[in-house]
Order: sequence, then C-alpha cells, then structure tokens
Amino acid sequence: MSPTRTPLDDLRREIDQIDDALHDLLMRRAALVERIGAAKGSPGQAVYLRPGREASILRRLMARHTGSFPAQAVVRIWREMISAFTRMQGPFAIAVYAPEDKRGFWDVARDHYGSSVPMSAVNTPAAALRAVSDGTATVGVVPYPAEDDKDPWWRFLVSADANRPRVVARLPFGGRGNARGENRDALAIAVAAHEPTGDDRTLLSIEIGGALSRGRLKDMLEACGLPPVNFCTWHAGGHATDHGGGGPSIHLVEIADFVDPADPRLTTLVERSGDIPVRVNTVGGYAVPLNLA
Ligand SMILES: C=C(O[C@@H]1C=C(C(=O)O)C=C[C@H]1O)C(=O)O
Repeated sequence: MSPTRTPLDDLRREIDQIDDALHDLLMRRAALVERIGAAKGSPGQAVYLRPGREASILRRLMARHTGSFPAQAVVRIWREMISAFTRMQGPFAIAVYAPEDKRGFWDVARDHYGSSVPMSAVNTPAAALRAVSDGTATVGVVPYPAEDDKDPWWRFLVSADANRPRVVARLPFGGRGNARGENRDALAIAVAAHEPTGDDRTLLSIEIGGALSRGRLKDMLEACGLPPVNFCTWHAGGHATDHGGGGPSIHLVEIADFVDPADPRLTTLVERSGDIPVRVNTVGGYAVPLNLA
C-alpha cells in the first residue's frame, strides 16, 4: 500500500528540487572560480583577493532582493561562499585582534570570512598587522581607529611601498547580527588593491612636519575636493591628541570618496601646504558597508 501524498510532501519535494538546483549552481560557480583563479596566476601573492568586487556583488544582490527571506541571511550565505571560493584560489588565513575580553571582532571576522577559513586570535592589533606582513595571514582584522587609541596600529601602515598591507574592507559589511561584544566596527588589512566600487571611503595618512592645526588641514582637504569625514592624530612623541597644532604629527584622515595613490588631488594638497612639509600616502580604504534595516 503506497502512503498517500499530502500537499506538504509535494512542497517538500519541490524544496528538494530547489536544493539540487542551488547545489548544481554552486558547483558550476566553483568551476568558473577555478578558471578565474588560473587566469590570475601567482598564488604566492594575495592578488586573488578582490574586496571591491565582493562588495559590488552583494550590493547588486541586495538591490534585487525581495520577499520574506532576511537580507542579512543572504549576505551571510554569500560571505561564506565567497570566502570558500577565495580559498580555492590560494592560501587564505585570517589573524583577528580578539583578546579574551574582546570577542566581538572574532564574531564579525567569522561572519565575513566564513567558518572554514583558518582564523587565529592575536592579542594586539600590531600582531595582526605583523601576521599579514610576514605572510602567516592573508587578512588581519583590527579595530576601526578611535581618537583615543594610545598606540594606533595604523601608523605601521604609513608607507609609499606598493606592496605594503593596507585597509581593504570595513566589517561588518552586512549588519552585526548576533555578534558578541562591544559595538565597534573593524577594518580588514591585506596586501590587496583598493578598488573603486562607486561608494567608497579612502584612508589617507598625512604626515606634517610643522605647525598646522587640524582646522587648517580640514579646510585644505575640502578645498582640494577631498571631503574628510573622520580624523585621528598621532604625535611621534607617542600620544594621540584631539587638536594637534604643534610639532610633527601623523593624521589618519578618512575621505568620503575613492582616492587612488596617483590622484592629482593629493599633489594639490601637498602643493597647498606651502612651507610646511607634508607627506601624503593612501592607507587603503573600503566599500561603504550595506545599510540593512
Ligand atoms: C572569483 C574571484 O575571486 C574572489 C572570489 C569572489 C567570488 O567568489 O565571487 C570574488 C572576488 C574575489 O575575492 C574573482 O576575482 O572574481
């Protein structure tokens, strides 16, 4: 006697078909990623990581997303997929600033880079940067800079070297979800290109060898078409201040635009500083995260 098929059985059969179709598409996507990985070549360097492209993929999907399935869940699924696809192309490991009392960064890093990528916790942001510099990690996850950081990690990224690690993403990209810990964002650091996505922020390091107030610097940036949205200052003496106007200082300035290292606005900024020695470098940047309700 064959059991009677209920409407629920029919719906579940349809779900099985959809799962097969999704799985087939995943395997098809993997075959394409293998071809992309082969076309990129040189697996020794982290050139296979394209954070801007990853952001654009998710923005495009969010723009077409409708229905009752939570947008945050779509992002989480794609982040898990994209990280696994990235790992297929070359070595991929994450070093996260996650001391025992600050587990929130571990959670946002795991949400972004997935559950299968090797991930290690380190006790200082500088250790995360070191792991990227010495190649033991592909990506370092460190706290988003704050004005009162006593020994800001970002000063280690101030360099004109094209192969230096730089900021490549801001986390979380698609909402904090159930991440533990304090509500502070993180930045991802890697030796990967900062590429324009149409909605970007750039971090500039501005080394100033003389007296130039933060107010003047802000005016100069605005006059050069570089709208600053965030400032942190570090004095070589070892202390961060609110309004450095005195001796040599390094500012980390976030610009509400994509700025390439060869952008003419940077040359204009140096020219406008007159007699005061000013050195400007890009410290990378990020695609503005999704604003998920
Ligand atoms: C597949 C690529 O490599 C990586 C994986 C991506 C993906 O799975 O879509 C996107 C960007 C890269 O970080 C690519 O560069 O297109």
